[in-house]
Amino acid sequence: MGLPRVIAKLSNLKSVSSSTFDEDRNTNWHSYDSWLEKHPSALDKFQKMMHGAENKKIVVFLDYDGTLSPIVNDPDVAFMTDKMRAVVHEVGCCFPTSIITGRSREKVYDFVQLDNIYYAGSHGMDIMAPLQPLRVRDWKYHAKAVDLKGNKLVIYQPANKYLSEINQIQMSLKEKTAAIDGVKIEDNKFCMSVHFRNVSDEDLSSLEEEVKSVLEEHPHFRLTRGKKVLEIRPPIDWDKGHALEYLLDSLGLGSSNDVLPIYIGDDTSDEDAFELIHRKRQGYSIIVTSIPRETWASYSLYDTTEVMLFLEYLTKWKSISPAS
Ligand SMILES: O=P(O)(O)OC[C@H]1O[C@H](O[C@H]2O[C@H](CO)[C@@H](O)[C@H](O)[C@H]2O)[C@H](O)[C@@H](O)[C@@H]1O
Repeated sequence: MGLPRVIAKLSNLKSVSSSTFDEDRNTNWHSYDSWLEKHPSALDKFQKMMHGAENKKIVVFLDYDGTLSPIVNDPDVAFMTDKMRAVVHEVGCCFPTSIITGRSREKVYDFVQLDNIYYAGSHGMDIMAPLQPLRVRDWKYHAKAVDLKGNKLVIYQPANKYLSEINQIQMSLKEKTAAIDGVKIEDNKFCMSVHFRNVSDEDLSSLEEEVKSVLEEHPHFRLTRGKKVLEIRPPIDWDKGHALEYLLDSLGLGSSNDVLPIYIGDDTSDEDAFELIHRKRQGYSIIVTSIPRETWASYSLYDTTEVMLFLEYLTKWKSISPAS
């Protein structure tokens, strides 16, 4: 058991939970222990996992909020530590690595500031990936790009045609929720977040009403939930699982049997990627959580500190593994 979990366990021994899936509730350790049997710690199982990774090509996928940076009240200051940045940089040197986030691609790049990894923003609806010259792509929604080092890249934005409607929805939401204290509407380019972490309980139902009334004008748009956030997404069949597949494909690893994706994430939108890994029976899915949760993920990590430790283990394993 990792140190953060031991410390938390000691200081929460008597806590009893009231609502099972509220991220802010105290931990019920009786159920966490039994939950861990189904979703064991990726730190505890590291040796076993790497045994299964021998002779395979590891590809790393990371969510941002709650995975690389701790959850904080103000989304604009959800910075990752320099230590975490250095570790992710090292991971990017060892394995093809991508960040797949609900944030806009530009915003997550501002937070992460690494040039040796790939980025998919807007829950995967805005991907910057390597250009595969040999592959004939459907060029719809694609644009070519070049990075600072002159590498040829491709940008894939499958929800492009909804951009103006997304902006309209955002404007209406801002107008309609302006009177509610603590609401924050975040522009994630191809989707948007309505944050209610700082909204008082009494105002939650009126916020919900306002959001619903805006969406009545755009009934085809999707409403999903994350941690103290409502997410509004365009009506396309595309999520973090599709983004994972797209990135593997762009890396030339889409149809390879010896590829082993490792996906680490903490929120409901990461379940699409976990579910894909589960369905394909290929790769490791790791949920970051300090509370028991329904999940498709096979393994777990307690918090961002354990994520950093796991990533460090991975890079150390790479440096001593015979294949490298
Ligand atoms: O896919 P992710 O990278 O996990 O993005 C999901 C949402 O993350 C952010 O919100 C969450 O983190 C904030 C900062 O810690 C926190 O204040 C908020 O309550 C959380 O829901 C981001 O701001 C959202 O736009 C993303 O949809």
